[in-house]
Amino acid sequence: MKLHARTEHLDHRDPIGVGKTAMAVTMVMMIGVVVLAVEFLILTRVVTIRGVSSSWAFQLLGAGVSFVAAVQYSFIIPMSYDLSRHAGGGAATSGFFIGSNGLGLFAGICASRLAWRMMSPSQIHTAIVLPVVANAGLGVALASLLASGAPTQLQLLGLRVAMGLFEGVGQLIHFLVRKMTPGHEQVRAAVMEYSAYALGMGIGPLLSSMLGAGPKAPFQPSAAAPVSAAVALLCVCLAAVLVLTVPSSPKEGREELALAEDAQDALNPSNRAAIVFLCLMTVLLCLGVAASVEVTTALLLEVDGGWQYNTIGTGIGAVLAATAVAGAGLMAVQERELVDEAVATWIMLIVAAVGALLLFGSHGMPAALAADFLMYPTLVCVASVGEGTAMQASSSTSVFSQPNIIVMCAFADAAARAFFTPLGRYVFDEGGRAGYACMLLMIVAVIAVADVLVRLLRGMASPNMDGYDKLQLKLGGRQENGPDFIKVLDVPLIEKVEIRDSECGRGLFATRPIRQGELIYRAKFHFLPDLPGKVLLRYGSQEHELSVFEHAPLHGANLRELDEVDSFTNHSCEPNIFYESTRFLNESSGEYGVYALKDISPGSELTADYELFDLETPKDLTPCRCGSPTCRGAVHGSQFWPLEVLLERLAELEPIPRAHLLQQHPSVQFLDFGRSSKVVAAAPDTCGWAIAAACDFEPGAVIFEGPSCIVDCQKICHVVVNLPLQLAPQCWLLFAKEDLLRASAPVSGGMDNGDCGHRGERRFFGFELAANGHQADAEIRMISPGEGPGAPEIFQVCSKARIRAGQAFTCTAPCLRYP
Ligand SMILES: C[S@@+](CC[C@H](N)C(=O)[O-])C[C@H]1O[C@@H](n2cnc3c(N)ncnc32)[C@H](O)[C@@H]1O
Repeated sequence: MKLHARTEHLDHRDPIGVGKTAMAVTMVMMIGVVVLAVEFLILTRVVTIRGVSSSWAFQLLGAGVSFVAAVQYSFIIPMSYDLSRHAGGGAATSGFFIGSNGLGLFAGICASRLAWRMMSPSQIHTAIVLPVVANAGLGVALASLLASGAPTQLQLLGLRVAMGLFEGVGQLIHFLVRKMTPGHEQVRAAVMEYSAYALGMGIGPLLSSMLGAGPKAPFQPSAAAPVSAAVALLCVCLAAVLVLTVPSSPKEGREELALAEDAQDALNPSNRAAIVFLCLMTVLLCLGVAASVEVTTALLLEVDGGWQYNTIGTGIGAVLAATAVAGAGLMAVQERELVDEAVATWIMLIVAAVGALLLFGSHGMPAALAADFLMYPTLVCVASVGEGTAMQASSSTSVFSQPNIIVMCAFADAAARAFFTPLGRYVFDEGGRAGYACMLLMIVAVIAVADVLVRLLRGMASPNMDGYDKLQLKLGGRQENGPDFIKVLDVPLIEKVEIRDSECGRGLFATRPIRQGELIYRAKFHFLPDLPGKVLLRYGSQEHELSVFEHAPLHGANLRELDEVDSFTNHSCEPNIFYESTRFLNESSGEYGVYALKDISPGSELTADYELFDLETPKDLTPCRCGSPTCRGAVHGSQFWPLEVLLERLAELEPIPRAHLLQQHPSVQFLDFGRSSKVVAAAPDTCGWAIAAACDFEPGAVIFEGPSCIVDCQKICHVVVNLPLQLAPQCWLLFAKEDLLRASAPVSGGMDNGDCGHRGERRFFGFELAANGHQADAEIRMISPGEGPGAPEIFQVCSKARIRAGQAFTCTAPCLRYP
């Protein structure tokens, strides 16, 4: 190893072959442009792909980013081998150069994880373009390195570390993608990402294999192995520090988190121990899989293919393309629920072990290729199922949160790259194929043990028992004769309803006729953290066990709402009740009214639309069994609505999930006008404007009094105004960008003619403002600055002329200062 000679030029000029450098530079530039274009398209279209749910769109984003990163990463691998070979160090040196990218990966992951903690959701949304730009920069750096024809070791090392760094920074995108993916789709999302990554890893070497060939270099042990081991150890230690010290939530979820943490303190301490244990097992699983992936790659690189990177390219390309096909197959099997995930994992592990066994006593390329074809795709699939399973079990207020799982898996990957790449080469050279096969079998065994432990801990081995019940039993935190309840609710009897069996388990049924709009009952709710647990509900002589994940809807980050008898209300796509007049009693509880949306006869089941209060509905709700003619078939939760559905249903949503979704969509603003019998929403084609008079008004009459809001027209694209009627359904108005100027005035002055040239902050009223010089029928006056900080300002609309019922009218805003 000649690391001391870092500034010397490599002894072989133009290592990729005379005349090939120009081609390489062109290819790098082309890949850079394609990568940039694809990533840009994915990023800009992510939430607006029509007909695709936003969770699918985010999953495609994650897979797309993995794909393009892998193309670039793997395009450079064979070149790095070739360049490092010319540095004269042989196999271990090249192993070190390849592994050194683990160091950059580590630094990049740290940066992503800290950014996730420090930045607000909107900043995170903006920041995910950085990896895209960084990827383009990487292409330019590689191109200039190749164009120079004589890269130094230092440059090569810098390039490898930079590649890892950019890959690590890209994890920010994966945090976001995983957060936007419902729990039951996490395994699918992971398989998709890993498969896309593998496909990218296949295409990169295939392209670079067109660039040249070189003679086989002998293996030389060197100082690289201890350095690599030290890097791997450092990665693992620092990963532990990062995961344990940085809290899980992004900046703006902190108040909710504080609430959730209070409640979490009340939980059984064994739950925490179990979570930490589960966490360690997942890391072991990831480390084992990453190690085997690195080691099997070494097989292809070493066996008979030698150092010729056109052979490396085609070999890796074919194996990784097979990996992508295996991933797609696994996804199809999952979507159809043909085989249980645990069974699928075991089948894949057995196939991988058979691949390793093929190497005993075999010689030549065919056996090596067959072994790699059996091992590599299956192990990558096992890794994706493992990561997805861990994601499903994640708990946002513990160290076992989604971002931490991604960090842990990425660190395991970084450590495996730095350590197992050179080690695999060393074992192969010293122990031959038999030694190498033993090493692979040992790794497969470690993965199998870790997988079993993870599944046992999650309780997935037994479908009859909730995962955490079993977990707590195993760890001695719970008695065999019943679960530890995190809460016991004593609920007063409600005359108008009863709990009994329904088509979907227990349900809530009317015991007497209920009229549309009638208040059926008032009930209490309780906030809980987003953690698993059981609740005991006592209702008259009945005792019911509730599960937090099944019965308490997810309202926001780390926030679930546990209701009392409403815990038994089933979902319908054509519901007959709705919830209103919510009041908070203290930080962790409140009460609300349950109202009839239509007439309900005795014996009918009371049903609500879960998507209006649940960000992520339970897994077993799809397919929906409500049986209504307009059944949507699948109910996933409002967090997965495409933007157009969100805009349409925003007004109907419960306040807490609505606030959460508005945070996720900073270009949408919501304004609640409160009840008014004097104005109506008019169809735009009937009267030209959205708000019209509900009755006749004489000059000087007050038509409307309500809140205004400040809209930053540069950031806001849609304002949704809620005009609730006395009885549901609610009525809402959507103001798109082009309407905003006509319904708002500059913050400091009076009218500005609705001039489209004026941008920035404006006071929004929702009523059409007359253009300068045009006669208006009404006038807007500011009444009060609103009660308390952050409260909306109140304005009045007074008629200046006679206005008839149904008429849309225009206003002036001569004085926007308070009297
Ligand atoms: C809040 S609980 C309702 C009470 C539940 N039926 C029980 O027996 O405890 C929600 C669960 O009820 C079931 N469920 C409710 N509505 C459903 C529907 N429309 N289709 C299928 N399952 C439904 C699902 O199992 C869901 O996870």
